[in-house]
Amino acid sequence: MRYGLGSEVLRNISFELKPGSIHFLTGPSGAGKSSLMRLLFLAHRPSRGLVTMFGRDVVSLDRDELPSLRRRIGVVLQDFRLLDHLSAIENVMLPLKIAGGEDRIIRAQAEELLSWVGLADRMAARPPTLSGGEKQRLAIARAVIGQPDLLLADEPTGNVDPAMAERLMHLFLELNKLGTTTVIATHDMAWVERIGAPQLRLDRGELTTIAAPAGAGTGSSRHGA
Ligand SMILES: Nc1ncnc2c1ncn2[C@@H]1O[C@H](COP(=O)(O)OP(=O)(O)OP(=O)(O)O)[C@@H](O)[C@H]1O
Repeated sequence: MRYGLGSEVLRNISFELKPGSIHFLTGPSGAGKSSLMRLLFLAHRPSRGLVTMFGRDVVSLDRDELPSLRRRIGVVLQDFRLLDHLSAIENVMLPLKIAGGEDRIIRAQAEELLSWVGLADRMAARPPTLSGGEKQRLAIARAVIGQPDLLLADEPTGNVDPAMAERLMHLFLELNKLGTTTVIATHDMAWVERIGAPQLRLDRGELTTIAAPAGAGTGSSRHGA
């Protein structure tokens, strides 16, 4: 992958995310973690090589096929991608509204999630009035509400205190147990060691896979990712 005519920021990479697996994406600043996340979210196409998502070659996808694939992906990227003209709760409800859920049920689910991430008193606020940490927690609630097939979280605990980081990590692990294939980019090696999931380790655009320590439990399998 390259940006425009720049040099390649990811190269010689080959890996597979098994359905229901959980991986940490690690590596020094500038190694290419966010770029790999953008590739997996189908926000960028590979400049060469092959990326297959849910069994589809992403390079051959038509533009109008992207939304239905993206709906299977919950994403917490560093730019949050929140809709500023909607309230916090409307942002969280949106993925399920698009999927055709009943308003009353979706609202109750969104309220429960927003309370879990500590935003019970900010449900009516619009994103521009939220702090960085609040926006991040809002993006997390929106990413997980639909129990996506794939969850991509880029530094999801970067702007929160240790108690909230604990809560958020618990949320991700619970979702993974329900079958969501999970990739969490982090600089926080304490989490990587504690959870004991395998690592996709990037260094200057090249990737090494580091297996989970023996005996470490990872998620269950649900559907093809
Ligand atoms: N939009 C962009 N246009 C051009 N180059 C970019 C762009 N975004 C990232 N890069 C470059 O791609 C390389 C990888 O950056 P990336 O943001 O993916 O790294 P990272 O591992 O996520 O870093 P960090 O941990 O600091 O967030 C860097 O050399 C960066 O300068």
